Amino acid sequence: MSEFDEEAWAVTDQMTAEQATAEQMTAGQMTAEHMTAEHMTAEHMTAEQAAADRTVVLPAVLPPGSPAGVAHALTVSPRTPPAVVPSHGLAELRAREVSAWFGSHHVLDRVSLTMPAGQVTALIGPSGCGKSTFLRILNRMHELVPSAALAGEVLLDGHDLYDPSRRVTQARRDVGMVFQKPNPFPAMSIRENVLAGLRLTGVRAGAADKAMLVESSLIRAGLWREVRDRLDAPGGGLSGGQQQRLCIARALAVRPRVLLMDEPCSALDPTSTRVIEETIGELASQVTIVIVTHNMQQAARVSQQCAFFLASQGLPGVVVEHGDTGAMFSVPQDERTEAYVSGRFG
Ligand SMILES: Nc1ncnc2c1ncn2[C@@H]1O[C@H](COP(=O)(O)OP(=O)(O)OP(=O)(O)O)[C@@H](O)[C@H]1O
Repeated sequence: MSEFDEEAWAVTDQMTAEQATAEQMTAGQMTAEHMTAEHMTAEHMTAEQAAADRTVVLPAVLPPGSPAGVAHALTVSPRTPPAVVPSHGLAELRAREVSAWFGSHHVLDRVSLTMPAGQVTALIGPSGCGKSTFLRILNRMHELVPSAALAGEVLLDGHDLYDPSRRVTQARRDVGMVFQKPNPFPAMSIRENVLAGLRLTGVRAGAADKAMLVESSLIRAGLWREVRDRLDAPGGGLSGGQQQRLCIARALAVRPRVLLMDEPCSALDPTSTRVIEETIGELASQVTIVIVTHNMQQAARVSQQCAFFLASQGLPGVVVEHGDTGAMFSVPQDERTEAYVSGRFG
């Protein structure tokens, strides 16, 4: 790709021409050029990209008034791929004084939030207050937008995710993402979809390891029993809810330490939503989860921690209140939280 193929990196929630092309392709033909930015999360950085060893520098100058210490450089160095995907323990994710801009538009202001290891943290708040932007900062997707800038720190178990010596591929592998709209590779088989992240990151695994990984990832995503007899059927043939669980399995296959979910049920029917919520509940003890949701009942059902984001008119989004979900819903400390969780606005 030329200079990281900014076309392919462009952040969009829509199907791109590249993805449409990808639908026609087999797993063996799939390359980075045929993936959307959403496919390009940690597990989808290609070996070719890793070999390219290039540096992309985000806007060197931040908008006036922004805190110091940004302009992160992405350096991807060639490296011999690991033979197996290393397994990690549970990790705490901590944002410190995170601010974000799109050009001169200041969208988040000094957000500090701890997302505890092995718990589900729900990000709630009205449309446009910066929840998705914050989520994308947590796995270094924000910086894929050409006009984007950010300040502050994101620490994964105390280690700076934006440390220039840290490979962005590793950061995105450690912190996986599941998007609003299920985005499996439709023409790839279910098995190939689960393994897509491995193959595209150049991780080698033998047939037995792969079979085990496919099974364990699908079990963890709550899909195994439904697809065990048709692993070679196309991913695009599954229902919407099954496709979303396939995407969860794909994200889990690279053993992320944190799983980010951006309104993962908003395109699903109530039954599929319930199944995904059960899956989230089962995963919570295995991987730290951060979920954006507009559904207050869902936030209350699936999360142990909750953060309420709000952007007052013309001002960037801030966290008004955060803490134990039960407490925030039953005895919110801020009247704006109370109004929001009780459905009086938003
Ligand atoms: N790629 C982008 N380029 C420019 N501005 C953007 C971009 N993405 C988001 N924004 C702006 O940043 C602000 C925060 O958007 P964001 O999507 O993070 O909010 P949100 O709380 O997740 O909203 P929603 O709940 O509707 O998804 C909005 O004003 C939005 O218009």
